[in-house]
Amino acid sequence: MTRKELFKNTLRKSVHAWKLINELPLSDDESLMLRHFMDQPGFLDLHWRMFVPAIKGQGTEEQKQKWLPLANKMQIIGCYAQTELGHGSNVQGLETTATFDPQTDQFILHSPTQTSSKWWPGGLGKVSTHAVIYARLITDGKDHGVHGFIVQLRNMDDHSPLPGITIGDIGVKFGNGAYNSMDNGFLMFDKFCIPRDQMLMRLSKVTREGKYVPSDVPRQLMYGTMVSVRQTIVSNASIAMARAVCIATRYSAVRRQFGSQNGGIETQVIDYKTQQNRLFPLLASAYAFRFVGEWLKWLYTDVTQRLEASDFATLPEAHACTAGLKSMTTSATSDGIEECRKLCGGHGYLWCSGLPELFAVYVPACTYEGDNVVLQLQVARFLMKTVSQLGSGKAPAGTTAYMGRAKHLLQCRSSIRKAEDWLNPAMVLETFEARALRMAVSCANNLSKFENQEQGFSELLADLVEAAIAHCQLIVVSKFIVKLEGEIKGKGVKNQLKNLCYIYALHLIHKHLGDFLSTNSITSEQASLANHQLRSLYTQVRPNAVALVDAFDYTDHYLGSVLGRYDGNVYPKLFEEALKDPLNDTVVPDGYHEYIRPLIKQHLRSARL
Ligand SMILES: CCCCCCCCCC/C=C\CCCCCC(=O)SCCNC(=O)CCNC(=O)[C@H](O)C(C)(C)COP(=O)(O)OP(=O)(O)OC[C@H]1O[C@@H](n2cnc3c(N)ncnc32)[C@H](O)[C@@H]1OP(=O)(O)O
Ligand SMILES: Cc1cc2nc3c(=O)[nH]c(=O)nc-3n(C[C@H](O)[C@H](O)[C@H](O)COP(=O)(O)OP(=O)(O)OC[C@H]3O[C@@H](n4cnc5c(N)ncnc54)[C@H](O)[C@@H]3O)c2cc1C
Repeated sequence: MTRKELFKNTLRKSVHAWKLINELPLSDDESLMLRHFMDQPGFLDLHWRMFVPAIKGQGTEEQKQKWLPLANKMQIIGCYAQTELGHGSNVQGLETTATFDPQTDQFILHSPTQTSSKWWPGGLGKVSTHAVIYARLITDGKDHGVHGFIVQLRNMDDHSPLPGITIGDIGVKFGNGAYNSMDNGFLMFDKFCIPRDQMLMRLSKVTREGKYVPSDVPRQLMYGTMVSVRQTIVSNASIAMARAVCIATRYSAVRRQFGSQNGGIETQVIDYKTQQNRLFPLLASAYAFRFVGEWLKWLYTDVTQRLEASDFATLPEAHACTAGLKSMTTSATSDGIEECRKLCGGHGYLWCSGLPELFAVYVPACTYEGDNVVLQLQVARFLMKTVSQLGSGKAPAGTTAYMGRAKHLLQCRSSIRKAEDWLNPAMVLETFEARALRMAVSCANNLSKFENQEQGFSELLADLVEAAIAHCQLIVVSKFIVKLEGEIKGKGVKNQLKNLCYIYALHLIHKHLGDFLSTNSITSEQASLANHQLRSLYTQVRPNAVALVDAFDYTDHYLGSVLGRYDGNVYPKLFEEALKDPLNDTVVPDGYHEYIRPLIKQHLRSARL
C-alpha cells in the first residue's frame, strides 16, 4: 500500500474494531486483545492509552464529567501532545506557552519558536479533534512550569484546523509499512485561545483572578500517564519477543544444514549449540518479561490505589520500576527480534518472514515513552538516593529491600561449588543481588569523590546506566523465581519454566560476565560452571522448544510469517510468496527495453569491434 492507502486502511480497521467493541460488546481486556490482532499502530492507541488516562488522572471531577463521556463514546478523538521539535526527553524544557489572560478568562496558547512546535504526537497529524497539550503556564508574567491543557484542534463539522492552529503529518518513518500507519504530527499555535477551565486542574489551579494555586501533592503526578503506558509496554515487550522467537524456533526446527552422514539427512539447525545459545535465552526472555509484566501491573494498580488515598510513599519506586523495566525489556526485545532475523539466515531477511516488519514497528519502543538511556538514568538516581540513605534508619523496601542486607551482600562470597548449584534459586538470587548492590555502591562511592554531585553524576553516566540495568535484571530474575514458587498447574510445565528461568539468569551472567567478575560476585571457576549448566539446560529445553512457542498460541495469520508456519511447510510457501511479487507478473521486466537491452547491445557491439 502507499502511505495514503495504509493510513486510510488503518482508519477503516480502527473504526471497525471500535464497532465490534460496542456491538459484541467486549470487555476492556478483550478490547486490548483486539488491538493486538489489529496489529497496527493507529490513533486508537493514543486516544485510549494516553488522552483518556491523562484526563482521568489530571482532570478535576467537573472536567472528567464534561470530557470523559465524549471521549468514551469517541465523539471526540484525542491525542497526547507533549514532545516538541526541540525537546522530548527534557519535559521541563518544553517551550509552548499558555499565558493566562484575566481580561477574557482564557489561556493564550502560543508556539514562540520553531523548536516549540509539537512534533511526534501520534494521531495528531490527521485524525485527532482534541489533544492534551503540555505547555508552560504563565500567569502575571510568572512561569510556573509545564502543565496539561485540553485543546480542541479541529472544526467538528469539516475537520479543518481551527484558526490559529497549523497542523500536519511529520512524514514517513522507518520501515515500509510499520509505524507509517500512524499520523505522527506537528502543531503550532499562533495565539490560540482556550477557556480557563480547559487547564487540567486536579493538581494545580489558576483562579478567575489569575492566581496560581500550586499542587499540594507531588508535581510528578502530572507524569502519571507516562507511568501507566510504560507499564503496559513491558507486557507488550513479551508479546513481541514471543512472536519473533516463535518464528525463529519453528524455522530452526525445519531448517537443516550440514552434518549429513553417508548421504543421510542433514542436521536441524536448532540442534547446533550456537543456535541454542542465541535462541533459548530469547525464548526464556519472552516468558520472563511476561511474568515481570504481570507483577508490574500489580505494582501499578497498587500505587494507583495508594495515590487515590493520598499515600505517595511508593511513587518513586513505581516510577523507577516502570521506567527501568520499560527500558530494559524494550532494548532486549528490539535486539532479540533482530537476532531472530539472523537466526533465520538469509530467509529471515525476506519480508514474508514477518521479522523485518516486526522489527520496524517495534524498535521505536526504545525511544517513545522515554528514551531508554534517559529512563535508566532515572533508575540510577533512585538507586543513588537509596544507597545514600542506607544506615540512616530508613530500611529500603520493595524492589530495593535487598539493599537492606548491604553488609552481608558487600562481603559475601558465592557458595557455588558445582554446576547444579546454579539451579538453586537462593544462590542465583544472591549472585544477582550482590552484583547489583556492588555496582550501585561503587557508583555512589565514585560520586562522593566529586564536590559537585550533579557534575559527578554527569561524569559517571555510563557506569550509572550499567548499575541501573543490573538492578532491573535482578527484578526480572527475582519475579521469575517468585512465579515458580507459586502455583503452576502441571509438574511438566513447572519443570520447563524452571529450565527457562535458569537459562534467563545464567545467560545474563554469561553476557555480563565482566560485571559479575569485577564485583567479585562470582569467580571465573563459578562462571565456567554456569556455562556448563547452561549447556545442560539447553539440552533439556531442546525437545520442548517448539511446544514452548506453540504455547504462545499465535495463529499463522497473526504471525504473518512463512518461516514460522505452524505446519512447518516452509519451502513450498516461500515459492508461493515469491510468485505473488508484482515483479513476477511478467517474465521480462518493465525497463528491459529502456535500460537492459541497450546495455547488452552496446556490449555486443564493442565485443564485435
Ligand atoms: C504491531 C503492533 C505493536 C503492538 C504494540 C501495542 C501497543 C503498544 C503500547 C503503546 C501505546 C501507545 C503508544 C505510545 C506512544 C508514545 C507516546 C509518547 O512517547 S508520549 C511522550 C513521552 N515522553 C517521555 O517519556 C519524556 C521522558 N522524560 C521524562 O519523563 C522526564 O522529563 C524525566 C523523567 C526524564 C525527567 O523529569 P524532570 O522532572 O525533568 O526531572 P528530574 O529528573 O529532576 O525529576 C524530578 C523528580 O521527579 C521524579 N520523577 C520523574 N518522572 C517521574 C514520574 N513519571 N513519576 C514519578 N516521579 C517522577 C524523579 O525521580 C525526581 O525525583 P526526586 O525524588 O526529586 O529525585
Ligand atoms: C514512534 C514514536 C511515537 C511517539 N509518540 C509520541 C506521542 O504520542 N506524544 C508525544 O508527546 N511524543 C511522542 N513521541 C516522542 C517521544 O516521546 C520522544 O521522541 C522521546 O521521549 C525521546 O525524546 P527525544 O526525541 O527528545 O530524544 P533526545 O532526548 O533528543 O535523545 C537523543 C539522544 O540523546 C540522549 N540523551 C538525551 N538526554 C540525555 C541525558 N540527560 N543524559 C544522557 N543522554 C541523553 C538519548 O539517550 C539519545 O541517545 C514519539 C516518538 C516516536 C519515535
